[in-house]
Formats: sequence, structure tokens, C-alpha cells
Amino acid sequence: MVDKPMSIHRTRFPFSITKLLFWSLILLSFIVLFFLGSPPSSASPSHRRRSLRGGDWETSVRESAKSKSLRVLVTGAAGFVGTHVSIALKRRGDGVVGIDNFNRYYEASLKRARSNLLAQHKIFVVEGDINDGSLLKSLFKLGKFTHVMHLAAQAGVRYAMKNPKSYVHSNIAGLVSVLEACKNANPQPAVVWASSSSVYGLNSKVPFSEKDRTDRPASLYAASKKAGEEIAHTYNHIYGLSITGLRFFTVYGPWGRPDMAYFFFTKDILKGKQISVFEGPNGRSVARDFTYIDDIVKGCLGALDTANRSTGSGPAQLRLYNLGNTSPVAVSKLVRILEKLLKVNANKKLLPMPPNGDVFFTHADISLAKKELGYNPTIDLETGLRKFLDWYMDYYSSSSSLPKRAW
Ligand SMILES: O=C(O)[C@H]1O[C@H](OP(=O)(O)OP(=O)(O)OC[C@H]2O[C@@H](n3ccc(=O)[nH]c3=O)[C@H](O)[C@@H]2O)[C@H](O)[C@@H](O)[C@H]1O
Repeated sequence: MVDKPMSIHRTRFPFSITKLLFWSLILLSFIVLFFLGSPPSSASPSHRRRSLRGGDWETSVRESAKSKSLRVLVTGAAGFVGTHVSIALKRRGDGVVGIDNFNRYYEASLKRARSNLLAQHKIFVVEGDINDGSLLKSLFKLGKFTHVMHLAAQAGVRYAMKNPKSYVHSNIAGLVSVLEACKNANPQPAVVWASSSSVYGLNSKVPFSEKDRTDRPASLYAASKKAGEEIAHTYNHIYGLSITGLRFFTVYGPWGRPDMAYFFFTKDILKGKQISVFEGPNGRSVARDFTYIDDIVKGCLGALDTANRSTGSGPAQLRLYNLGNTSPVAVSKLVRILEKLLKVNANKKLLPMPPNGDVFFTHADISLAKKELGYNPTIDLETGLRKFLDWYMDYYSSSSSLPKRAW
């Protein structure tokens, strides 16, 4: 009776209990050794993962933030504007730490390449999401930031129809997460953040002044940025955070975003692919106040330099500025400049502008930014596109993959 079940056991499991125990012990010791080998960390599991990947990230944050003047946390540091602003700050001696989630809205390899450029300038970029409150808390504790340049966002006007939730996640929830961290930080930093020309929406009065209506956004992107401006007001009002919003007007240049028209027109013209040029009603041209990246960087630095300290409670500085070029150019003219510089005729198709969130015209009144930030754009579209094309040719001739369209 006793032997029978044992023999049944033997036929079901090909190895003995002793062998099973032996292998379980080996496995257990591997698990124990793995965890003992991890760098010590008091942080949450997500932080532990980060330190495993990025080495001693806490030391890197402290080193990168070191400065006798500004200590700036740049969100979206591996983005187009984030990279340029970070380098400009570091060059003049400010401490800079970046955070970026390296999402796949457009080619991640370009973001990695920008991040490598930042590393060459000794700027440390933490890979993480602005919605990760505990990560932000640790970063503020380590970096003791005097300023936050908040540039992380879901960009793109037309993509909002494809993926509306990503705008809520990054531009609304993400902004609240950053402001919560700022409000709780010691010291409380001054915040400068990227709003957008798109908040003017269906406004037809030109040039667009900060005093004009912004309650008719034409896209969810615009609505998310407008919501951001209202959220900024709340955090300023209740928590005394010093907050400056910058309404960027169609920023372009080297290391730019492949989802923007000037960028993918270049790619498609070079490949002989047809490009769609949108038109307004009755063949009216669609135009943008295209603004070169170096001018935008100067505006960002001007905003950081003139920002007052946060007060913790009670009245604090709350500002909004247009950063444009104040000379709109028709999209058809943009294409003609590209054709001239590339020495290639574009295969163009004129199309009525689809109802996709786009607006017909943007034109910034920049008198306020001129007066208060010393903002003074100097680069015209042809000069700026020449600089962009120099970079583009150089970057994509040494890189195997051309940008793919995901938007
Ligand atoms: O100022 C901003 O705040 C925004 O600027 C930018 O948006 P936009 O000004 O719309 O730039 P972009 O897409 O390059 O289209 C340029 C022009 O080409 C036209 N356009 C576009 C696509 C196409 O296939 N054909 C075409 O004619 C199109 O109708 C438009 O007239 C940023 O992307 C956005 O993230 C935000 O920062």
C-alpha cells in the first residue's frame, strides 16, 4: 500500500526530491545574489531600475546641477527646444539636469542622438516620465533647482486627432505633476514653460497680442496648452509659484522635429515624393510666423533671467509672452525656399486645408517680450532653413535611417 503511491510519484516526476531541492537552492541563491549585487538605494523600485541602468544617477544629478548661478531642471531635455536651451544654459555656466521619457512619437534615435550631444556638454538626462511624482521629488531634493524650464509635452497639432489621450497625459496631467513637485520643493523654483501660438485658435485679429482672445482653440493640442495656462494661474494664485508661459510660434532649425512640415517636406522633396501644400478658402495661402530656434533660446533665457522667486504663498509673478518672428511666411513660399536651397523641384499637390485642427495664419506681436525679456529675433526663414539643411544633410548622411512618419 505504501509503495504504490511512491512508484506512481516516480513515474510522474523524472527526478528525485533531493535533486529538486538541490536545484531550488541553486535558483534561490542566484536570486539572493542578484539583489545583493544591486546598488544600494532608498528609492522606490522605479528609481532602483534607473540606478541599475544609469549607474550612480544621484551623483550624476548633483554634479550636473552644480552652479554658482542658476540650477535648472529642463523637462523634455532630449526634445528639440530642450536640447538647445540646455546647451545654451550650460555654456554660460548654469547647472542643468534634464528629464525625458524618450517616447516614440517620432524616431527615438534622434532623441538619443540629442541626448548624446547633451552628454558631450556634461548635461545629465534622467530617463523618466514627468508623471512620476516620486522621481520628481527625488530630483528636486538632489538638484535644489532654482528654476524649472518645462518643455516636456505632446507636440503636434494634427496628431491630436489620432491620439487625443497622449495630450491629456503629457500636457495636462504632466504639467500638474511638475507644478505639484515645484510647489512642494525646497527651494521652490521659478517655472518657465512652453505654451503655444495655437492658443489663439480661430482668432482673426493680427498680429496676435497676449491681450487677445484665446478661448476658441481649433485643436485638442491648442486646448491642452490653453488648459495649461489656466492651471498655471491656479498654482500661482494658491501656492505663490512664479510662472512664465511662452507661446512659441512654429519653431524650426537644426535638430528639429521630423513631424513638422519644413522637416518632412525636405525629406519628401529629396526622395521625389509628393508633398501636400494646404491652402485656405479661395486659394488663400496658409502662413506661419516661423521662428528660428536660436531666437527662441534667447527668449527662454530672457524669461529665466527675469523670473522672480516663488513666494510659497501670496502674490507671485505670473507672465505670458509671445515668442515669434513677427513676419509670417506662406507655406507655398517655404516650399519655394526649400526648392531653391535643395536645387530640386518639389512634386507639390495643392489641397484645401483639411479640418484637422490647423489654423490658416499665425503672426506674433512681440512687443511685450521685446520690452520685458529683451527678446529680439534676427533670423529670417531663408537663413534659418539654410542652417537647418546643413545640419540635415550632415546628420542623415552619417545615419543609416531616414525619418519615418508615425504621425
Ligand atoms: O506654433 C505652435 O505652437 C505649433 O507649431 C507647430 O505647428 P504648425 O504651425 O502647425 O507647424 P507644422 O505642423 O510644421 O505646419 C506648418 C504649416 O504647414 C502646413 N502643412 C502641414 C502639413 C502638410 O502636409 N502640409 C501643409 O501645408 C500647415 O497647415 C501649417 O500651416 C508645431 O508642430 C506645434 O507642435 C506647435 O508648437
